[in-house]
Amino acid sequence: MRLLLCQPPILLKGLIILLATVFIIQFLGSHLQESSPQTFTVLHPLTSTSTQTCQPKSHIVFLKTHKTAGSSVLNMLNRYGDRNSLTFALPQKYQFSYPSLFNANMVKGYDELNKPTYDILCHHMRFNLPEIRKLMPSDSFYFTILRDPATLIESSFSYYHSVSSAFKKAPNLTEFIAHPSYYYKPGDNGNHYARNFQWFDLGLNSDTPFNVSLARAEVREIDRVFHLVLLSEYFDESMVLLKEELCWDLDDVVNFKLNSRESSTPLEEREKEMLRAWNGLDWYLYVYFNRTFWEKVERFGRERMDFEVRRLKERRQQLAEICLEDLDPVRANEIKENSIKPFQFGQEKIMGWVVKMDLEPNTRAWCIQMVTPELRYKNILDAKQFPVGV
Ligand SMILES: Nc1ncnc2c1ncn2[C@@H]1O[C@H](COP(=O)(O)OS(=O)(=O)O)[C@@H](OP(=O)(O)O)[C@H]1O
Repeated sequence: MRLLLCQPPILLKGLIILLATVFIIQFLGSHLQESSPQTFTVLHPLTSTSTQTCQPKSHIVFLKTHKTAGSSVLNMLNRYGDRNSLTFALPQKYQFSYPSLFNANMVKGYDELNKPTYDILCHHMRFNLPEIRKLMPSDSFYFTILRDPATLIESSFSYYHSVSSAFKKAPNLTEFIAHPSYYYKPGDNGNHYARNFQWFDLGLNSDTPFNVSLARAEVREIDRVFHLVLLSEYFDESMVLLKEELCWDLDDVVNFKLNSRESSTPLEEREKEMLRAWNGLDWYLYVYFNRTFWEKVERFGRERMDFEVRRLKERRQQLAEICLEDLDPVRANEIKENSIKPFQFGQEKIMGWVVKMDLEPNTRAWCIQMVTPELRYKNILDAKQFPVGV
């Protein structure tokens, strides 16, 4: 009886202790989750490959044209190749002896006799198909990116001012636009930066006088070689098309804008028209591939494209909130970590990103990869492919 009388308080105490323990565990758990470094689903990409019927492509040639958002595309290729242990055809230094035409011997470790095989070729070069074919697999996917030559030349004027004789001679951009042929002499130092820059990067003669039948023939040949030509003005639509063609996941093509200037000179419509006329070959090229781009979008489906672009933007926003201190790019001097400071060149400030410090290590590594500038990433890949002392 005594025992029975004693039991309720003991049971009650036990129940109270149990409830308290559960509460403390839950409280500590949620509290620890809140204060522990942030993490996100790096290991489970948003689009599961298991439902895909296509085979992800890993033999890639990207012609990194200049001032066309190529660094943002390159970062994505670097990340993909790095994570999947693909082999890059790397330059000895940072570019393939640009502005010379590409040659297979410019690739670090390339040897005509033993012919090593590569997965990705993507650093700055002047395109030269026969030499590329010597080292890249025959099933490689070729793609490049173009930009309206008017805004491209505005960017180029600011960035390459000190290395192009035409730009150096012009007192300012307005003067250059008004009288380009006064400042420009074909063949003078660095003048490929000042006229038909994309035509030049494609390995063609940028000083050829404009002629429709020649331009048409060259552009058709480019169309035959390149499986996809992206447009920097429609970067997100470009990434969706690329993701589809490569059969990659959404996270593989999400990126933050790299290599942007702090400010640019706004151009009047009349100035844009003048620059397009000055860059007649590039304008012809751009108009042609603008048309093929939107034909591809039509085939992909407009509504589907809108949906995919929304998904891409949402994921970028989500990653930016997880990874970055500021949602807008910042000046290099605000970035304390040397490894992610953007390379500075030219008249304008090139912007970069500050990655949060209090992130879980895997998450932080992922975030750092997304903002690692081109030259630094090239060193990382180089060290991985050519370990010292091996
Ligand atoms: N995602 C995205 N969307 C649109 N535009 C973008 C993007 N990423 C980079 N950019 C712009 O591309 C310009 C830099 O191009 P590159 O990286 O090819 O330059 S470089 O040749 O490698 O120096 C540079 O243009 P300017 O700012 O006009 O110079 C960048 O702002």
